[in-house]
Amino acid sequence: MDRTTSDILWQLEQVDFSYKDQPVLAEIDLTLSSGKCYGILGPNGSGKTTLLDLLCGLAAADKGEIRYRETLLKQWQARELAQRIALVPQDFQVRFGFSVREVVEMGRHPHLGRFSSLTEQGHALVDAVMAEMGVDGFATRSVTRLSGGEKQRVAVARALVQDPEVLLLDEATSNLDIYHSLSILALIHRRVVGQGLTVVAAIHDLNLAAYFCDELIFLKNGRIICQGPTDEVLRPHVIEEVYGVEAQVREDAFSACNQVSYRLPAA
Ligand SMILES: Nc1ncnc2c1ncn2[C@@H]1O[C@H](COP(=O)(O)OP(=O)(O)OP(=O)(O)O)[C@@H](O)[C@H]1O
Repeated sequence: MDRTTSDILWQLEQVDFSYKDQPVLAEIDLTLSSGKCYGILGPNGSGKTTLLDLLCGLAAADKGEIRYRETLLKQWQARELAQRIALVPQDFQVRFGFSVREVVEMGRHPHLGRFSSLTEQGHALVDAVMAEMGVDGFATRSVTRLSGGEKQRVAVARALVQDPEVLLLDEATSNLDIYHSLSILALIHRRVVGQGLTVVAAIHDLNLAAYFCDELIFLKNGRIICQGPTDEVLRPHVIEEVYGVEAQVREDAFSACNQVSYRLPAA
């Protein structure tokens, strides 16, 4: 189906990015549409986090253009972007001993005036999201005293409370047990289908990506190797090229999606 212009959120054209003199991303051409879940995959250091940083304006391209809703990203006000785009970072750190509830409430900041506090509606949203994420049971605990997985659930809750049109997830389920990974991804996916949320998720687990993502973008050494609908691009030869492992992809009736198995190539 042809996408209308209004469905398109990001357009990246020939984007390059370097840290000082170290090139990290090169010649990135990408169009991302609303109401879909995209997975960004690739080996360690291939540029996934950097690409997410570029999408939300935390980093600026050295070359090329990034447009969000047809306007150059650099022309957007930071606050306007924060009202639309929420990032769950790979390494969620809160320096001070804020309580879990206080941290989740921070997600409302982009929507509040300078000296205004949370409305009744805002409090209700915080309550609902904390219950959905299963973090309501430790609302008054300091975030510094949570396990890695509990902290990740708080980070996702804070992002959802932001009520964004886009959720950027940077390995946001890497510390979660299987039940919490699947249930949180399913909950997010319901928002993609039901409310038109757009998700861009850097993800290492190919099977979770197969389960969760409509489209995949494979990066290697800062370049896009392959992109397209998950069922079309999650193929053994792509996995072998990107990761250097041998792979098999098969339909799995039990999980109702494709599943990947892999092994090191014979020596
Ligand atoms: N702040 C920084 N300063 C300098 N180099 C950086 C910085 N952050 C990342 N890099 C380098 O940029 C490259 C891409 O890093 P990035 O974090 O985007 O990769 P990634 O694909 O997300 O990796 P991983 O799967 O390990 O999380 C790496 O070589 C990394 O060492």
